[in-house]
Amino acid sequence: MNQFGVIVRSFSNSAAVNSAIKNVTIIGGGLMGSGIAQVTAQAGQNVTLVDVNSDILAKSQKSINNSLGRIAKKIYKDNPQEGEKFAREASERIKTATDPVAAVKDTDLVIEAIVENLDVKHALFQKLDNAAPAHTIFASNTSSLSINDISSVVKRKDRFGGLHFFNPVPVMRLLEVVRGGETTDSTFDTMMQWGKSIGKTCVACKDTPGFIVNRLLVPYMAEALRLLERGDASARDIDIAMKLGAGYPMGPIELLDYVGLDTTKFILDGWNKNYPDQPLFKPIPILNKLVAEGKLGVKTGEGFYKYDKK
Ligand SMILES: CCCCCCCC(=O)CC(=O)SCCNC(=O)CCNC(=O)[C@H](O)C(C)(C)COP(=O)(O)OP(=O)(O)OC[C@H]1O[C@@H](n2cnc3c(N)ncnc32)[C@H](O)[C@@H]1OP(=O)(O)O
Ligand SMILES: NC(=O)C1=CN([C@@H]2O[C@H](COP(=O)(O)OP(=O)(O)OC[C@H]3O[C@@H](n4cnc5c(N)ncnc54)[C@H](O)[C@@H]3O)[C@@H](O)[C@H]2O)C=CC1
Repeated sequence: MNQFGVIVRSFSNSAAVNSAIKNVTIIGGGLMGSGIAQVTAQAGQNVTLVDVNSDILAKSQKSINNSLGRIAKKIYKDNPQEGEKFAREASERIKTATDPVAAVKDTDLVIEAIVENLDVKHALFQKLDNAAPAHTIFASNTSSLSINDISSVVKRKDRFGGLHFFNPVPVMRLLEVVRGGETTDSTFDTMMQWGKSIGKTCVACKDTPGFIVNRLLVPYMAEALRLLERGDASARDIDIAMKLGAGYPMGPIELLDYVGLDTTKFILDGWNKNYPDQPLFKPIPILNKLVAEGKLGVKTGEGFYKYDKK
């Protein structure tokens, strides 16, 4: 099925599922937070998108509006006026804010999509726990950290879980719904229902490192970097090989640039610290060098490849 089919189907599904969640606060307006805000607003829910300053939020809004435009063009290809209305209304449902504490005062669900660093996530959730209403569910979009470790600083461990999205969020259909050690059935069911309400196909997973997808994807991508580092094949040939030989839509090196090399490094460093005997997660000099140079992939215009600045 082409992407057109995927998008139409996920959008029409979302209209059919009612969710107890009406107001959603998303913390972090980067690659993932912007996409999560967009798909939530497309499903008719009110969104507050929080980041550290208004310049970043302006960039988030720009990327959301671009993406909404692409989707509207496809869903309403024979009715551009309806398409414009769809994009405008979804965009208007997203408010932005720089104070996370004020932003969670009247929200049903908080989704954290900030930097992949446990201390930074702890500092945020600690602040939010006292400020959010009692019924509010907290979720993290972490790629690699343990949900139990993240939730260890809050009192509402029963109302805490993982909602792990995939990049690009408006296109990728999967949502991993992660149950922490103390997540109640009611919280888990609400998270599952909510995922369906925004048109995603949900899979359930325990709080195991990397959940399902990244447990398999991270070792594969790390091995691709080692292949490159040893000089066994060029980046371009590794990518061509996996696209044409394994049917992947992107090769591993271009996918690393797409995910962000800083996020990749955070993931690998975290797992190396937790699993020091696992050779797969040892530091990868070629990756660390690019990150040190600020070459973080598509988002900065250069990573393993060069990109046109947006
Ligand atoms: C070592 C540690 C590392 C671990 C990292 C962990 C990270 C995580 O925690 C989990 C992750 O997210 S892993 C990443 C998962 N994502 C993927 O694997 C993406 C693979 N790439 C693709 O699917 C396509 O290349 C893709 C869909 C991206 C683009 O498709 P194409 O290559 O065919 O390019 P286009 O022709 O530009 O796009 C295809 C259709 O999609 C639409 N589209 C793309 N981006 C969009 C966006 N942001 N918003 C709205 N629409 C979008 C595009 O319009 C086009 O639509 P059609 O014209 O209908 O085909
Ligand atoms: N990049 C990817 O493909 C995926 C990433 N993730 C996870 O999503 C999370 C975010 O990743 P990306 O969106 O890629 O990162 P990003 O670097 O694009 O965006 C992170 C945003 O969070 C903001 N931020 C940092 N600290 C903050 C705070 N205390 N309060 C408010 N905002 C803050 C930053 O200013 C930035 O705009 C990470 O946990 C990552 O592991 C999950 C799935 C896929």
